[in-house]
Amino acid sequence: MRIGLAQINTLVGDLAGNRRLIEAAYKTLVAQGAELVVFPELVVSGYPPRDLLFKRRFVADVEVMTREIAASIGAVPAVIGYTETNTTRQGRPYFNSAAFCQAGKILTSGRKCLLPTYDVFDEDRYFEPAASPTVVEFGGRRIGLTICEDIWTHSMISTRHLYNGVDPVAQLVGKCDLMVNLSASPWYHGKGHVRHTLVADTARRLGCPVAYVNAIGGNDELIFDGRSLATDANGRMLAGLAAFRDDLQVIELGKVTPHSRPPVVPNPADAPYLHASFSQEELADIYEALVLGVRDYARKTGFKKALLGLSGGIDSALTAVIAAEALGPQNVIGVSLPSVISSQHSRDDAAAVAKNLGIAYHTLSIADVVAAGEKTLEPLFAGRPRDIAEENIQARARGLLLMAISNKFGALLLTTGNKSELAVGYCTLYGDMCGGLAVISDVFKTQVYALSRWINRHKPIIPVNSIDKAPSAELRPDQTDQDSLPPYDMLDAILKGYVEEGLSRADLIAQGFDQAIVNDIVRKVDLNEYKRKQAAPGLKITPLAFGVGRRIPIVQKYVS
Ligand SMILES: Nc1ncnc2c1ncn2[C@@H]1O[C@H](COP(=O)(O)OP(=O)(O)OC[C@H]2O[C@@H]([n+]3cccc(C(=O)O)c3)[C@H](O)[C@@H]2O)[C@@H](O)[C@H]1O
Ligand SMILES: Nc1ncnc2c1ncn2[C@@H]1O[C@H](COP(=O)(O)OP(=O)(O)OP(=O)(O)O)[C@@H](O)[C@H]1O
Ligand SMILES: NC(=O)CC[C@H](N)C(=O)O
Repeated sequence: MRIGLAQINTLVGDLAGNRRLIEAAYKTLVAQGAELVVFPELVVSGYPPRDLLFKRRFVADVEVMTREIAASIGAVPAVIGYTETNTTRQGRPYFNSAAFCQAGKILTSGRKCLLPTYDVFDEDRYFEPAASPTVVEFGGRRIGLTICEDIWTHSMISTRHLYNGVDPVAQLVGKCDLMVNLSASPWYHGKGHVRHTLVADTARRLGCPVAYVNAIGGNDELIFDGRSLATDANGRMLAGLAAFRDDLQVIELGKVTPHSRPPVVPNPADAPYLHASFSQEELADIYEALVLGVRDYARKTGFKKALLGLSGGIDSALTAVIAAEALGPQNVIGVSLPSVISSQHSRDDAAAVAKNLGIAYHTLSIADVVAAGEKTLEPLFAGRPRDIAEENIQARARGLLLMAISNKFGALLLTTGNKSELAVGYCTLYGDMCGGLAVISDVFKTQVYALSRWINRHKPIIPVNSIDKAPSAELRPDQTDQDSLPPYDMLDAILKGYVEEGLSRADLIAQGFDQAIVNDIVRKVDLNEYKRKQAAPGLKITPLAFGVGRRIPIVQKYVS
């Protein structure tokens, strides 16, 4: 049997646009000989629709659109993910469904059994789970329909305990000759390998081939990498679709086709998210993910241009490289905003990265704005020592000017803060935190270095000086980040344990970290929740990013 895998990039809520993509992909795959075409999860609405589902007409509109799409489906069936009203009047109002369409109609709908409700997923908020997966008979084969989480019961990241032992794959054993899985599985570093293993295990458990079709594209903070795949009954990979781009492929079950790019296999012996363990392929993956995240955020929200402040430091340089790749250098504006404190080498490094990338570059001194601010405040501040208030006026003057440029030219302001800074609040509210999208807010500082060196592997796009010099906010003379923070490799290791793994202070101290440093970092992380709640949404590249997947109260007193 030849299966068409339709790995397409939908836009949440753009029902008419998504319909065009679905119909075009169907036509192409049928023309290429597909005998069954499979689309990703919730492809009609885009994933995740979140509280659009609570708009009174949303699901009804999706259902109408799904029927219209079904009307365009011919003799070759298509399996299409959509939202369906739960007409039983029991439980949640909707189902997360897969429509099996043929000859102009929805013949049957399979419904998702396991509803992920952890990290960035909230499906239990909207959907009613099905008791078991649906099996459809077609072409002499029994096809098991499953939706994303339905196959995540025996994974390395086991979620079995969440579902009281319900296992849709076990329910399908002996009942299907082919299983299809419609997915919207957002990427994070290392996940491609997990999925591959999961699909292969599922095929072996069922003793039949599996076709796994994943979404691709950026939606808010989530980046879907695609990498759809098919395996034979022994879990042997038959084909793999492209990573981080649309792809349509017809796969002959039983015949191995060369895959575009197999998932990266992380080295489990290393701490997986810290730079020491990153292979070149892993860095390439992170880079491509961030480029896709920026490109799709801008494209889908209607921005052609982006801008950012170029300080001469490594964070803004890396962000500029990603933006130039995502939007084209002609669509990126770099602005140097020196104060009286800014060093000459910082200005030179900012100019150099702009020149290397071929982006527009402007220099605007903030001296007058800062002086005007300080003069205005003088009567109120009289007799008080200069402190963080004056330092932050500089960061805020930059935010003010950058947002004015954003308004004037319709360019999206990108923030440049990394995960380490955001974790400990080493950033100025309404200053360098101004902006619409946080490009590297899920990238630890040590990873910023690793990515920058990787970018420079062929030629030095990021000035070597930006990489080698001691990081500094340059808000007071001779300031360096390490005046207030421990060395970044230590900071990142503590943050990974505390933020991503949920470890306590005692756990971290038992791992050998200095007690005073652990206490200081943990205190800062907790204290700065208020800043993160006001931060721009950030692209997710780790299993636990700040934002929708980590909901810590601001007002709380728990000491771990
Ligand atoms: N719980 C809470 N809920 C809501 N708001 C709260 C709050 N606690 C304080 N605040 C507010 O927040 C203010 C303090 O925050 P904020 O004004 O940002 O100032 P703050 O965090 O005190 O200072 C910014 C820090 O970031 C460093 N920095 C700045 C810029 C760039 C970089 C870099 O290298 O990237 C580093 C800078 O050197 C300094 O150490 C308070 O004055 C108060 O208004
Ligand atoms: N002189 C400057 N000109 C333009 N933008 C600046 C300047 N200083 C700071 N910024 C903006 O504010 C952000 C915070 O930078 P800052 O230098 O304070 O700390 P950083 O985290 O070390 O960042 P970077 O590595 O980019 O310097 C920068 O990434 C940049 O976007
Ligand atoms: N849409 C989903 O069901 C996603 C959940 C799944 N565990 C994944 O990340 O791939």
